Amino acid sequence: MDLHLEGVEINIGTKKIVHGIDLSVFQNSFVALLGPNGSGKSTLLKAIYRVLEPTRGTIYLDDLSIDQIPAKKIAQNMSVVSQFQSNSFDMTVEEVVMMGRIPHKRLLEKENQRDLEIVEDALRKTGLLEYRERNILKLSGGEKQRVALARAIAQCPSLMILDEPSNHLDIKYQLEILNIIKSLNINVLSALHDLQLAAQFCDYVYFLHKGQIVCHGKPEEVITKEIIKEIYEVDCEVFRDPTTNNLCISYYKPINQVLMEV
Ligand SMILES: Nc1ncnc2c1ncn2[C@@H]1O[C@H](COP(=O)(O)OP(=O)(O)OP(=O)(O)O)[C@@H](O)[C@H]1O
Repeated sequence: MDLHLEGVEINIGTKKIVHGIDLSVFQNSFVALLGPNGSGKSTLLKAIYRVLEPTRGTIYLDDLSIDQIPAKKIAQNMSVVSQFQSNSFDMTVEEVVMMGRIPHKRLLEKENQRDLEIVEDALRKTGLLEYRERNILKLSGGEKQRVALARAIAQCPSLMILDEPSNHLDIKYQLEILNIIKSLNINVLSALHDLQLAAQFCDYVYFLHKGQIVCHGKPEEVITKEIIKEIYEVDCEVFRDPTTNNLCISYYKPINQVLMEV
């Protein structure tokens, strides 16, 4: 399922949070939404997963405006990993991941062999097989994050929306999770903070600043020292690591910190 946003504006109260957003995710690409704290990333994602309603503009899933599509059909195609998962149920990991199958079931229909296999596969992909009987309430933040991703994978979506999927994870799991997301080979839109990881895993990136898209393109085209300086007000060098060939960012100390030390 492709995602297209045309002229999306979102006001909260009288405050304009995002405006004039045109954005597309198609051809099974992994697209990053980048930008500083408070730039509007979560707000925009919330409109896509229908927690907020845009004040203006249209969100299309394939060729249909999202408000013309039944909720169940959206849930069969789009899964969401939001920043603050409300995994506060007294359930096992496996039960939570099985919830990802609900959109594909009729009311009160029991899980079948295929559901069990899909859940097993999602648990395996996220390194959670050993956790399947564990109570969700007793997991660490990073483990809960992986459960949320496993549930989203079990939903078998063709479009995944993620808000900082790796923010609680150590570097090994950050790399693994981003690798898993990429290998799903579906359309993905993810808010990310780590520019280097975005460059490493994403096909395309959008930079959001003060509620507007200021530039977009392939990571190597737009993750530049000039753009980082303009958007984040931080000096850095951007270069290719000769061994890994990854785009790397080396940040200078903030100017005020240097002054404090003088
Ligand atoms: N319910 C709300 N009421 C008022 N202001 C809000 C509300 N939700 C978000 N905002 C404001 O909208 C702006 C964008 O917030 P948002 O959470 O979308 O940013 P973000 O880019 O996701 O930030 P972060 O990287 O810190 O998660 C912020 O200034 C925030 O304070």
